[in-house]
Amino acid sequence: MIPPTPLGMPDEDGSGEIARTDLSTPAVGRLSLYYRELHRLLDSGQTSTNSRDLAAMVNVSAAVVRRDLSSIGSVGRRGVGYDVESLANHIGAVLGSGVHWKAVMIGVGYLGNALLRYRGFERLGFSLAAAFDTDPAKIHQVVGSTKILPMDQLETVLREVKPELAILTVPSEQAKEVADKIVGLGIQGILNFAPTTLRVSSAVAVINVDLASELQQLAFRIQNG
Ligand SMILES: NC(=O)c1ccc[n+]([C@@H]2O[C@H](COP(=O)([O-])OP(=O)(O)OC[C@H]3O[C@@H](n4cnc5c(N)ncnc54)[C@H](O)[C@@H]3O)[C@@H](O)[C@H]2O)c1
Repeated sequence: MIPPTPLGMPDEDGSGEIARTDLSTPAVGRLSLYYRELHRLLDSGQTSTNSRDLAAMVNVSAAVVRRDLSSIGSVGRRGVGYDVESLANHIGAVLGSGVHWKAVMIGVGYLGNALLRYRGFERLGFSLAAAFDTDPAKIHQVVGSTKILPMDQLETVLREVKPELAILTVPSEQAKEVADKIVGLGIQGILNFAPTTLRVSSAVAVINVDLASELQQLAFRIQNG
């Protein structure tokens, strides 16, 4: 893996500091949204933007955008705003995009299948090196551009490919055992879709994705709106 530029060190072109190891989780989430919107602007040929427009795109206030961006050392120029490309590159460097991350997927059922076909991960620097499943009928199939391998090849492949990340899309009853196994094989971060709380070493980052819980929060907001 190309190591990420260490936070707090000058960025690649020496034009500024990539600051902050202490960004809050919501701030990191917003930076990721700015990054997505900046790339959309780039695709449409727009070269500059400002905090007010960025704010409208991600539904926060312009003050929040300015605070988020200044916390990573990006200050817009009065009357000019931000250069879209350099801001996208700067946020990307802070978030670790531009770094090549290797991921594997464990469990290629309905959800795993849909995720493997999604092309949006590559753009952010994530490649799905391999996928694993226990179902013999799925072994050696290629979904998207990723081959499904049997679980008995997990150890060999992880030791060889050295992925940093794993996407866990197995049934919840299997999640703990699989998580322990992949952590033992050097996985540093797990994106867990199984509806269960994983208890793994604190050195391993775990992000839980739970759409049911998001729906519940949405319903709560409407009910209490
Ligand atoms: N987070 C969310 O929003 C969300 C949404 C839908 C589903 N889910 C969860 O995602 C998981 C997958 O859902 P699905 O609908 O794709 O289920 P699925 O049953 O279609 O797929 C599960 C796959 O995991 C494989 N598997 C089972 N045990 C395994 C093991 N020990 N090692 C490797 N592979 C194994 C199965 O062969 C199957 O292919 C479930 O835990 C489900 O509850 C989460």
